[in-house]
Amino acid sequence: MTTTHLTQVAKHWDIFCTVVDNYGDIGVTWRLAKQLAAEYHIAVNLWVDDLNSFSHILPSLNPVLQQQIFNGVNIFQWNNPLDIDYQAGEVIIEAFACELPKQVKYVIEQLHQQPQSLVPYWLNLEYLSAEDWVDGCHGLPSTQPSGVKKWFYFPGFNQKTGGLICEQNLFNEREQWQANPKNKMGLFNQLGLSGINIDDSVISVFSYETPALTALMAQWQTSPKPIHALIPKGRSLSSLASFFTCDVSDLMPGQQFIFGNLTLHILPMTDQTGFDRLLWSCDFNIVRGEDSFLRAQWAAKPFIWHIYPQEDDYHLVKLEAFMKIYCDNLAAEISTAWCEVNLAFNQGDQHAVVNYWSQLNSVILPLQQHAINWPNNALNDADLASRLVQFVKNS
Ligand SMILES: Cc1cn([C@H]2C[C@H](O)[C@@H](COP(=O)(O)OP(=O)(O)O[C@H]3O[C@@H](C)[C@H](O)[C@@H](O)[C@H]3O)O2)c(=O)[nH]c1=O
Repeated sequence: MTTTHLTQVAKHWDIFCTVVDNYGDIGVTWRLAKQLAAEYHIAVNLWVDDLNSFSHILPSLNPVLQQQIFNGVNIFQWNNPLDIDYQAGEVIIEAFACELPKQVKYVIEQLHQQPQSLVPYWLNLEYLSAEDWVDGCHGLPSTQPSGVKKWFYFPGFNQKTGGLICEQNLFNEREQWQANPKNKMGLFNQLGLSGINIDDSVISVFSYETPALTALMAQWQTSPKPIHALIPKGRSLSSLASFFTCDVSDLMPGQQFIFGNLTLHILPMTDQTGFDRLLWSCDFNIVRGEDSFLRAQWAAKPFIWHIYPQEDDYHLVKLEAFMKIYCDNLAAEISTAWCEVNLAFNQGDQHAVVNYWSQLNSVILPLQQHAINWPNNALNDADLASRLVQFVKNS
């Protein structure tokens, strides 16, 4: 990007996000927007088509406002057509191939046609995958019928990709948090969770529906050590209907249910900072999708990844690709137990998940050590936001 470019367009970046379902698309774009604003002092406009969903992970957001500012990010309700005149900035990020509004495309095309005028840098932020082909596709341009170039930005786990979202001070904050058990006990208290002793096993559960979860819960009841499963209202609980006498939709945060040595707590949803701290505070996390999957890795705790299901079981290919890199330097018995428990959970195989959970318990100490070592290996030389800023600068 040349100096002339900078003088001719507004300096802000726009990020457009449609909420397909769940919280992952908005979860990822919100993390990125916050980090660009906080660490790079970029004026970010985040356009979101469903503020109601967004408010689940940002409870102080007002879903009826057209515009509001949080964490230095300008959050806009994205209606089609846009409610306000669109002014292009330096960069436009369309998240996960969402279709940009017509007005935005029109402005880009107009700028492209004017001689001497500079066009915003247009990127499509893709989903995270550990598959090999990502290396070859990251950073490729696609020329649109208008002649404008759109660039593909692929997050990923090695230096040839766009990197992983991770705030600069995150690992320090997490280490400090985990160094003092009072932090986790204080958080549990703050979340309205009672009866958890400092040495009890605490497992957070944020998955999709799967019979594997039902089987694990049944197994945890017979654990020799007390286990607490912390579960927010939502899709995981739909798999656990048989555990309750009431409808799962009537469950309320703060309620707890005791089954043998397992206590099941209904968790309130919090903002992303609260969610991160929850993952840091548990002994084991069951996570899903894209963002909680990454945050479980940054928590430096063992986890199961319930990957977002795709057509023709393509998600299993993505799962295998990640398991391969995560287990690269692990001893065979740890790797087998961890991969098989993940596979069984994703395939809803009740027998296998229970069997491999037991095996996982017998290798939990080296697995914990691996979880501590992993974040720095995965991050490589730089996080996604810093690579993205560099990518734009070099273009
Ligand atoms: C439970 C909880 C979650 N969260 C946040 C963490 C994450 O940012 C977000 C959850 O996002 P994910 O973990 O990615 O899972 P998800 O299932 O909600 O999102 C999915 O959406 C699909 C449309 C995508 O294709 C998937 O790849 C995936 O991103 O919710 C909170 O902030 N507070 C909470 O209390």
